[in-house]
Amino acid sequence: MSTRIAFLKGHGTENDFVIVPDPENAVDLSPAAVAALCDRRAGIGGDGVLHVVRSAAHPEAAHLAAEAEWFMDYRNGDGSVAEMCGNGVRVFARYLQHAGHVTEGELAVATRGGVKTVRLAKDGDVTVGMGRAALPEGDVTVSVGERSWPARNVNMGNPHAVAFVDDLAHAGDLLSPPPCEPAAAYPDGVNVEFVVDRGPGHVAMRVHERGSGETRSCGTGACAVAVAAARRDGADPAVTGTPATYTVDVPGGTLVITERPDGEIEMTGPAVIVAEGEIDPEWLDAAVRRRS
Ligand SMILES: N[C@@H](CCC[C@H](N)C(=O)O)C(=O)O
Repeated sequence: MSTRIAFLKGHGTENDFVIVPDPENAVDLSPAAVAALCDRRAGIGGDGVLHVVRSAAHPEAAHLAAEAEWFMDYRNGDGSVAEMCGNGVRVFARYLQHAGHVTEGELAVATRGGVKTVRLAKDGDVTVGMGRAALPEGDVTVSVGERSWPARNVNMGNPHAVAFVDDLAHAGDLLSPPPCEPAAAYPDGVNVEFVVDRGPGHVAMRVHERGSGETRSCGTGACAVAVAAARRDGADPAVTGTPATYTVDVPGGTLVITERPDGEIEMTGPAVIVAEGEIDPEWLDAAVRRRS
């Protein structure tokens, strides 16, 4: 009988993940295996997988091993690879704390989007240094049915289109990716955020995530929204010299985002481990075969 694979389940503002601790990178996490694990009816269920690997043991992160012991090998629920996951990196850090690999304080985590610094307390919310946003030039349009909106192209390591709308219901059922034009602006696909104002420095959003569909939250998306809102509100910290803070309500909770005058963005929000167990290798083999 093959070895059972450990897993945990966790979430950050209800963006939920199957966590697979695999320090030596020994588990074959094919796209079909990831999709099987994330299946909400036939698998464990999740928006994505947090594969926890020592940087030194992963070909994509070995060059970062001196800076960050651990690599967040993030996968979307459909099995595709993404550069970064803002809610995921908080949950990843919470798992390292839960497993006794780290204690409170600052922790560097390697991601495909670079090394991120996480501040962990004993419990409570987790803060992540998300780096700087890039704002590619050019007009982008997002549409849903007959409606369309101008959108801001924001890259947080991964691509986002942020559209300010009058009513979040106008995003519809979000069962399929909302078209973004021009397609050339997003050669690798895009995460789309729909945003309404709630008050000064306070917005609410829904998101359709590349590779996962509509989720209850997206951390990189909330950062992209805060950056787009600050530019729209004339509160660009690089211009005003003052940090801009936005409270971003998502269907699964609330994130607080601050952009500093040097462009560095910090995100604070919850990170929760809810369960742990073992994956039956025979079930996983069969599920992978069915998907291949
Ligand atoms: N939910 C994540 C983002 C996950 C990756 C995204 N779907 C992509 O493909 O870029 C977050 O919290 O940032």
